[in-house]
Amino acid sequence: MDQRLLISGSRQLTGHVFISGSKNSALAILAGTLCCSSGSVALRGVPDLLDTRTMADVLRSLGARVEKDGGGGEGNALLVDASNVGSVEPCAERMGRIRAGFFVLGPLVARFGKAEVALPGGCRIGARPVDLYIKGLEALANWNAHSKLWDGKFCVHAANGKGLIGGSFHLSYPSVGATETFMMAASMAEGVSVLTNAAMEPEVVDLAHFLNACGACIEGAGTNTIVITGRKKLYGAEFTVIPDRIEAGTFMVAAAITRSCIALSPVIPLHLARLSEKLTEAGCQVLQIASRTLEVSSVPEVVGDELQAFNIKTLPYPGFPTDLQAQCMALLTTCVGSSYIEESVFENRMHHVEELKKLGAQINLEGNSAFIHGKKPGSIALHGGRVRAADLRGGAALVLAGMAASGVTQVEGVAHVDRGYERFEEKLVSLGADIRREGKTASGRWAHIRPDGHLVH
Ligand SMILES: CC(=O)N[C@H]1[C@@H](OP(=O)(O)OP(=O)(O)OC[C@H]2O[C@@H](n3ccc(=O)[nH]c3=O)[C@H](O)[C@@H]2O)O[C@H](CO)[C@@H](O)[C@@H]1O
Ligand SMILES: C=C(OP(=O)(O)O)C(=O)O
Repeated sequence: MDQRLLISGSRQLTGHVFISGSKNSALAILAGTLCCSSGSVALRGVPDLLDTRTMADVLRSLGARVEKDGGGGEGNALLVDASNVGSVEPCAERMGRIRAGFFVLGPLVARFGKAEVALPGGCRIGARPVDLYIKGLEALANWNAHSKLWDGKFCVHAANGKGLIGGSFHLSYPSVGATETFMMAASMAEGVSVLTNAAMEPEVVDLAHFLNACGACIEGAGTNTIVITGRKKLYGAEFTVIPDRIEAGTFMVAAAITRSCIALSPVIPLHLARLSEKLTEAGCQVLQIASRTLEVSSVPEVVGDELQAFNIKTLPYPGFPTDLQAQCMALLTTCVGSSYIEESVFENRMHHVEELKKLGAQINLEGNSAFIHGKKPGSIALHGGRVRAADLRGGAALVLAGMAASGVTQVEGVAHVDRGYERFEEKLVSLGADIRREGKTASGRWAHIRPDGHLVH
């Protein structure tokens, strides 16, 4: 059903928000459960999202058992038993909905010697090729590698349909997905593998911790060189996913853009260092008030009447995250002064620019650089309007912009936002935002949708 969010802007937020487990970590770890040929994985802190549900379906299509785990613990818990997986060809339709579906390739090839995996979906923010995933796997199947793209599927066969042999591979770009794929595959390859120029994102480290808990031997995750000593067999374990730094960052920007003060937990402050620096540069106060709690204040009485513009260049971790670029652009439209954002990770991640302009933002786009002309002191930068999300973070940015705008903003294409934020508007409403979800009925009318998902006619 087509859904939209109606946001009445200019409300201040207050209180505390619970940060869910990391989407990108959970997705990679769910793929990693395929490495476990015996025992079950009890995974805590899995955010309940369209993407994690789709990933669970991908695993089921291979023969894994994935159930909600009533065992308690933090957040949502899943029990995954991949010991009976027999198929090496996941459901192509589900694969086409998410990027992370392709992460199953590594574990399948390592465990079964072959896999036939449809090309992935995910946000349309660039060409997003998978060449580095494939080359990495080929380096592990070094004496008789065989991979080809056929009928929309990647078919990868290790030597004689058997397992992989350890090898070295240098990534020409520190791709997160290619690093995770190599790590999973090498965990079950014979001998030692070395990956250089590896991605250093916290989600890569979390996946390594998970695989090690399952019996793998991975050293160096979080640096640019990862050394993996292959093991014959990995087994189930208990694991808790790290907090979602991008969800946390989005709420930090929500506090900034609405000139509010909110607390967030659990978070790992180090994962949010670049954003904290930028918000501080703008004039906000970012305080660590407990080991896993941050407080962000942008209240005028505390930090002054106006926030100041700042510049951003997105980079692989520990640089500024591309997944917070759009949200920061929304914020910059409400700051005083001019700023620019250079998107260096994805070549087509500026769809939100045209939509922000519909709300009154003044932005000039030149290729992958956006020049933002901030507001005049004392004025309200944005006004309500009708906009459409084209991708996940761009959608979140439009919601944030709507919260800062005068009047009512309609954000359509909410399914993109639901892919990556657990109970997004419910959490914002609990902080004081005025947001209502509507769905299009069979007769074409918009009707209110309650948090339990029911339409109110
Ligand atoms: C599910 C998941 O974890 N998604 C995250 C992951 O995406 P994902 O793993 O897709 O991101 P990558 O790090 O692989 O992509 C970065 C750049 O490398 C390029 N590239 C990648 C692979 C490849 O084989 N060839 C190639 O050229 C991409 O086109 C892109 O320009 O990391 C991104 C960068 O932090 C985040 O924005 C995404 O939220
Ligand atoms: C780009 C993102 O996700 P995906 O890689 O799953 O498309 C994201 O989370 O911002």
